[in-house]
Formats: sequence, structure tokens, C-alpha cells
Amino acid sequence: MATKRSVGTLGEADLKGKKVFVRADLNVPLDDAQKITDDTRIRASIPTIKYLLEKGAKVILASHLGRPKGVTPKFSLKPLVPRLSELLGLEVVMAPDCIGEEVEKLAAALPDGGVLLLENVRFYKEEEKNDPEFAKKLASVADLYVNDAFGTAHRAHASTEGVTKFLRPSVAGFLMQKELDYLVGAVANPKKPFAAIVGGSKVSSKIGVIESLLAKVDILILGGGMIFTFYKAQGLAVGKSLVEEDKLELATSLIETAKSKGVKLLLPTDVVVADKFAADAESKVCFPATAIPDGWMGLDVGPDSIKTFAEALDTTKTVIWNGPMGVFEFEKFAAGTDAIAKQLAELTGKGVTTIIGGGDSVAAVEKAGLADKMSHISTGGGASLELLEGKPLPGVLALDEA
Ligand SMILES: Nc1ncnc2c1ncn2[C@@H]1O[C@H](COP(=O)(O)OP(=O)(O)O)[C@@H](O)[C@H]1O
Ligand SMILES: O=C(OP(=O)(O)O)[C@H](O)COP(=O)(O)O
Repeated sequence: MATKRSVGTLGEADLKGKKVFVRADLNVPLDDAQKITDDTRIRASIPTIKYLLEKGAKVILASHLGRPKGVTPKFSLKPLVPRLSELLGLEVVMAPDCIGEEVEKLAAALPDGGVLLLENVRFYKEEEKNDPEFAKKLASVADLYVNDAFGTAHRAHASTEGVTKFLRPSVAGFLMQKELDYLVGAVANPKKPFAAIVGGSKVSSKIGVIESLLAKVDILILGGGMIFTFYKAQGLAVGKSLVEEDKLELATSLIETAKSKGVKLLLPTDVVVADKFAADAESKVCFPATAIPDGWMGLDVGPDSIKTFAEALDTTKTVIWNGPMGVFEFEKFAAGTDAIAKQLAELTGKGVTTIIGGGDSVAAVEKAGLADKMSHISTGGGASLELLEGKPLPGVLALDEA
């Protein structure tokens, strides 16, 4: 797999006074009051930044947050400044933008050992388009590049890929190295039976991954918003649940592929439905899962599914989990996610390798107080799944070879 090639690292480079563009994945969950609900990704980014600061470098820190379309205040990185400053023990300077004159001025004024946090790179559509001119502008304020954004390494964007064309050296940070070392090792030769649990709401970006997962795993458990596209593909009633209409054919063919490969594909047998997408929604268990009444939406897997999933997971030796089983942010719809988290913690204690990936999945495990009970907590959900598929990660491929 292309991502196995060893990438350049910071090593003993002379960093004194150098301006280092650090791409981190600071895409943390925020509540309605813009409060950080899980800071795992911020904490995971600290060792690289601290190392650079100790070497006398100036750090220009960049990230995306969410999936904004243009400049959107609720996706600003400003709410992260106090936590970052606290963890680093210094005052992080917030830039009003990620490119332009003001950013150039702030970068030029940065003292050795200072940190400038750029505003959300996705406020520009050029970021996701990997526009070379935009990448050049990002690069123009720095001398070298460090990519520590493992969670975004599967995206060929300007700040993860394009920028490397303009900055040398371009190397991996400590988090990136740690994730690659662990995940490549664990998934290249997984102890079997090997199970994947896929849920969450990013259906269109994760449903494609399932095809390749079917070639690797013995058991595939589906939950979260993923399942309704599968039910609808079978002509079943899904009410107002999340459905990706253009993925119905793919869902049908995935069910066939699972059968032909002898993979145990488990869809929930029951779901918890709600009359609206809200914490105080009216809710009830719908059994079978495939008879969701009109006007209702599935927001969690039900108790019968939890039992079936538990029996299957009990037979495994390696489990990778990405995507919550339900809308765990609302207490009423957190039971499925909590049950998986608890069981994986128990299985880890019995010698099963458990890997949890993804911003929200990790947040759910943290909320349950079980993060330190898992074999590996990965800061990337989509990225760890793509790594598992054997796909090259563009953000890694673009870095210098060791
Ligand atoms: N049935 C569902 N309908 C809508 N959203 C869901 C459902 N189940 C889970 N979700 C949402 O999925 C989100 C996480 O999805 P995703 O980003 O794919 O996971 P991760 O960040 O772990 O990779 C959570 O905010 C959760 O509320
Ligand atoms: O949260 C992320 O991915 P994840 O939900 O798969 O862990 C990363 O920050 C990438 O975000 P994206 O899927 O909007 O490109």
C-alpha cells in the first residue's frame, strides 16, 4: 500500500527562526454555544507544535472546521484559541483570514516560539478544489511544511497536498507518524475474525469504502445514518430518515457482494425513531427496523440490534469502528453508541485489538470515559478507513520520502 512508504520527519533540522506551516486537523465538535465538546484533536496536535516552539520556530497553524460553504461565522476557529493557548502555555494569535495582507503582516511579526492560528481554510472554495494559486498563497508566509492532520490526510486539498509543491522540506508531524505506524501495522495483518463497524452521518463519503472493506473483513456492522439507504434500496419504509438517493444502487450491490464473499453483513433489526431531530423529540422503538412510520426518522439502533451486534463482536479478534450508531449528542439516542463503546472496552481487556476513528466516534468514547480502555484512538475516521482499504492517502504521498 502506497501509504506504507516512510515519510520524512522533523528530525534534527535547524528550526531556529524558521516559519513553519503546520496543517493540523482541529475539526473538533462544538455545541450551539460554540463550546468545544471534545478536545481530543487539539490535544493530539500539541506535541508537534511544542517541539517546533522549543526549537525556536514560528508556527503558522492551519486547519479546517466542519464543511462550510464560504465564510460562515459558526465554523470560525476562534473558539479554539483559549484551549490551544492553555495547552501550549502561551497566547496564540488569531488571524482574521488564512491568506492575504493581514496574515502576511501577522506572520512577519511573529516572534520565535510564537503561534499564529489561521482562520478556517475551507472559507475558500479553492481549498477543497486544491487550487494551486490558493496553495501558493498559503505557502507564501512560511519556510517549511509539517502535515500533522492525519484526520484529513485522505483529502487532496490545498492545505494538505497542494501546499507541498511550494514548501521544502514537507514532512510529517508526530501525530501523523504515530497514526500511520499504528494503523498500517494493525490493519495490514489483522488478527481474525476482523470486524468493521461503520455508522455516522457522512454516508456519501463512507458508503464507497464499504466495498473495499468487504474484501478485508469477516463481519461488517452498519449503524447510524448509513442504514436507511440500505433499507430504502430494498424497497422498505424509512420515513424521514437520512437517505442518500443516489447511492441506492450501490447499497443493493454491496448487499450482494457481502453475500458472495461470505461476509456477515449486519444491519440493525430495530431502530429508535423520533418525530423530529431534537433532544426532546418523541421517541419509540420500531421493530422491525424496516417499518418506520411516515413522518418519523431513525436516530439510533434499538435494543434487539444491540444484542445481535454484541453476539457477533464477541467472536472477533480485531475491530475497527468509525461513526456513531445514532445521534449520541442527544441522550435519548445515545444507547446504541454507548453499548458499542462499552463492549469494545471490555473486549480490549480480553485481548481484542480495538481501533476507534473519527471526530464524533472518539467524542462518544471520551464522553463515556472509555478512551483509555481502547487499543488505539485514531484522530481520523474516513482517513483510517481509507488506509484500511489500502488507498494511498494524498496528504501522506505529497510529503518528502524519508
Ligand atoms: N441515524 C442518524 N441520523 C442522522 N445523523 C446521525 C444518525 N446516526 C448518527 N448520526 C450523526 O452522525 C454524526 C457523526 O458522523 P460522522 O462524521 O460520519 O462520524 P465520525 O466523525 O466519527 O467520522 C454525529 O453527529 C451523529 O449525530
Ligand atoms: O472529521 C473528519 O473526518 P471523520 O469524520 O471521518 O473523522 C476530518 O476532519 C475530515 O473532515 P471531512 O470529512 O469534512 O473532510
